[in-house]
Amino acid sequence: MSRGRLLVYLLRRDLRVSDNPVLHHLVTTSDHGFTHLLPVYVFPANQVEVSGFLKDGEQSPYPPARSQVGKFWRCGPHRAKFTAETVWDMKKNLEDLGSGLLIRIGTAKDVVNHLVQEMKETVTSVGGVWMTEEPSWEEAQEQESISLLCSEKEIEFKLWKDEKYFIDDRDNGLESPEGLPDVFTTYRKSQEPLREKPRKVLSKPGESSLPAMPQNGFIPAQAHPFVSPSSLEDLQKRLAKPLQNMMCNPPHRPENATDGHPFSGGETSAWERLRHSAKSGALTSYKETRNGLVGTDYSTKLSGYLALGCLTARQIHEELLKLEDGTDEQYKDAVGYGEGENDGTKGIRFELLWRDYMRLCTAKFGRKLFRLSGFRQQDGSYNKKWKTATEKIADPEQDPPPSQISKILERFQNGTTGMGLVDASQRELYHTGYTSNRARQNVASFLSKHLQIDWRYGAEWYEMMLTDYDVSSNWANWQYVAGVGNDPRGDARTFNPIKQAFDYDIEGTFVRMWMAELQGLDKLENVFQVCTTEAAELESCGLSENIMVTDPVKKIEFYVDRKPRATRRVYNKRRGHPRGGRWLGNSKNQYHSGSGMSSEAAANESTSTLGVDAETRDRDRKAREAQQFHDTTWRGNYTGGLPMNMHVHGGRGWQGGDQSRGRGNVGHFSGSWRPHGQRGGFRGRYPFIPQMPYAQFPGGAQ
Ligand SMILES: Cc1cc2nc3c(=O)[nH]c(=O)nc-3n(C[C@H](O)[C@H](O)[C@H](O)COP(=O)(O)OP(=O)(O)OC[C@H]3O[C@@H](n4cnc5c(N)ncnc54)[C@H](O)[C@@H]3O)c2cc1C
Repeated sequence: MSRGRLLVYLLRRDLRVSDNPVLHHLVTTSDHGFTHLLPVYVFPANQVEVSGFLKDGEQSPYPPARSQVGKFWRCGPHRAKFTAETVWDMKKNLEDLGSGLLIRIGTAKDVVNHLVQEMKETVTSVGGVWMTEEPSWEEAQEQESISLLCSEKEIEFKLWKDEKYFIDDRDNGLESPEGLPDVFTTYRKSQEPLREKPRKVLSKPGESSLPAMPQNGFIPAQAHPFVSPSSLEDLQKRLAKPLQNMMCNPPHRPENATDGHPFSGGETSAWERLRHSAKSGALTSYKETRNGLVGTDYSTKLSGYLALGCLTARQIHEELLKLEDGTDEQYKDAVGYGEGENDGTKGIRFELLWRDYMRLCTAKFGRKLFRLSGFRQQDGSYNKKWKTATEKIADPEQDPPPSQISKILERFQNGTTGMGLVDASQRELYHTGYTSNRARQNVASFLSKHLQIDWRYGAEWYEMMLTDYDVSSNWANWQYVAGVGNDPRGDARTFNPIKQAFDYDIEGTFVRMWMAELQGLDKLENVFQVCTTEAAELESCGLSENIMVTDPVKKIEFYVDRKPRATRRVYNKRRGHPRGGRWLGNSKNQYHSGSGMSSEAAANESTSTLGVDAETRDRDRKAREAQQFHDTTWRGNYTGGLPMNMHVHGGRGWQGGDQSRGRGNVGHFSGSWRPHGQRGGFRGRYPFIPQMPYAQFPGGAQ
């Protein structure tokens, strides 16, 4: 009997059968030289805790999969479940094509080594290993180790470009990652028009078109001391086992709290989600809704699928084209069908480019992605003192000391800091594995800028908790918000979480939904910062002894002003209101107004394109702020028709002066508040989130 030549395809973040360059190559090329194909997925022991797969009484040969700074589990329960679903869906999809998927536990290198050894004497020995490239440090190390192993064993190794990004590396004009501009806007402009750039997707392999799987009897069993999962339920149970009791005081889940990300993992669900978003009109209204906090449809919720490669950015682009060009009947009832590119679809392309950009940053900066000093200060002059919970690296003068920071971090995680928007987001994250982009920005800013705590605790916390964790998007966004990454304003941009709550949680629905204990509070300012509540109300709501009241982690003073209309108009301009102002009067820049971190950055950067120099901008800003601070201020209730203003003071002793004073955190909104005693009061036109259609969100704020 002639011997077969087996190709091992190691899957990592390319868990899809369509638009897959490796599978596509195998079915469209006849001279690849392999008689058999064995697709393999390895749950990597350094990133996912695998002790749940140990045989009874056995010890794991691998150290626990804990993070470096905070020692958290690297993959928490939500992503573990989502990944299990994704892998199982991939297995089924491959089986439907007449192939299959081998699921293994360990490291990719150990698994390949074991396969090569055990199959050496069989009729199908391993002749090659293929995998797709990832730019991040650990993944690149893994690639390197497999490549070396293959060369030792004298078998073929091939690293494929995974074509899952929006603009293919072959088309972005960069000769090497080093050529990537350090400002996103510069990169974006070099790639426009974005609609023209993505390549066509690759077709899905037909049934029985892939090289055959080796017969079952020839595939070696899972190596000792682990067992391989027998079903999806078994897989989920084993992944979840070590993650029990991961937090000492987990937040309680309120009965009425809805899940903004109730989706299962896998390519099949990814397509259901994408098609639903196109049919429901959510892609067309994306620009207006993307800063939402409650519901499933304010943003695409495709990030988890993109992170595991269940879907490619160019597949999303292709569905956008069908919607815009009116070429797919299934979308014929959707708003915007056949009407060309609109603000929503344009906005999605813009965000997909941000995702590409962060991946390119990873390729450019390598391990600096995980460094406290970030991408900045490459000359080694970085000397900012971050607060840490680790005694041996803390500055002897650190105030508060590491033991206190440890307690603050615990409260940051379980959502009891007393800062409503931040706490609600953390509780949502804990219970659902998702929180919106707007909330993420505030959480990251609060930890890194207001508390000045080592931002990597936050990035690692997100790595554990997020379903959609993606190494580049997570760490580069944390760097950006912490002021050590590619935000041109660096340390100068600080989010005021109370103003942000007033801006984006207009009726307090989000915070009240996740913070059950605050549901009885009348005024929004108290919901957003409970320690500001009057003693009698605290007493009646049973909150007098609550730690968020007795010992808030941070106190931000908050004022309400009477404002003349003129000031409000100036503020509209400052935020890039589409109708006006020289700051963003250019229609090309209108998408950027007030939407998300990435867009905010663009809004800032775009000012320079309109010829407003830094000095003029600074003078304008100071003038606006001076006027605002001279107006009558008072703290307390909103009593009808009041534009609002606020500023920030250094709170408790140790925080000292707050960086956010006068840094773009002042603002106004117009409208009328319901009389006292009626909750949730803002009604009326809101200047920079035009007609946010909460009512449209299924499961959204009522
Ligand atoms: C501190 C922080 C940590 C983050 N961590 C992650 C992470 O681990 N994984 C992740 O995918 N995103 C991360 N983001 C970016 C962003 O918050 C999420 O991509 C987005 O909230 C996912 O929801 P969505 O799919 O509905 O996004 P949509 O608003 O529908 O956007 C469409 C897609 O564009 C991409 N995108 C949108 N915003 C960004 C952005 N700011 N940066 C990069 N890509 C973006 C995502 O792939 C997203 O799926 C982080 C942002 C911050 C501020």
